Amino acid sequence: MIRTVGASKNIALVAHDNKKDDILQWALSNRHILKNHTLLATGTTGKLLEQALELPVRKLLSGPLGGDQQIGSLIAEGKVDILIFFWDPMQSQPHDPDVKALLRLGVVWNIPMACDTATANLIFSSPLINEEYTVKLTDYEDYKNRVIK
Ligand SMILES: O=C(CO)COP(=O)(O)O
Repeated sequence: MIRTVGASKNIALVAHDNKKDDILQWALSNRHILKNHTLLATGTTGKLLEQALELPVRKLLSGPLGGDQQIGSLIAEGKVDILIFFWDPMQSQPHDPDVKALLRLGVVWNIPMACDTATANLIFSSPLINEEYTVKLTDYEDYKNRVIK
């Protein structure tokens, strides 16, 4: 299955508490790009980003209350084009299953996904960041034929 990703993209932003400063700093230095796109985020991350960037951010629930799951659901519906998820490798999270599920769905749906500033910078320096492109999604027809009877 091929999906066309528009020039203006839906970008999901998520950061654990110890990574919130990192995502704010990263977002501020990429504000000139972020302003061309539609932003969504888990609750607290979204509130902080909206204040710092002075750009509208669609705020979902806070991560531990289901925000990661909401973003995962939007990924499965084809409504997220890029995921910036600065998760914390040094602290366990009460909602770790949700964190894993979100990371898993990003891969299932072949979403460009950055878990650190280096990767986020590479994605944002792509010539495609403000261009339309197509992406091949997991071949669900094949999967359905093999697995779902
Ligand atoms: O916990 C999170 C991601 O797993 C982030 O949630 P908040 O943005 O609400 O802090």
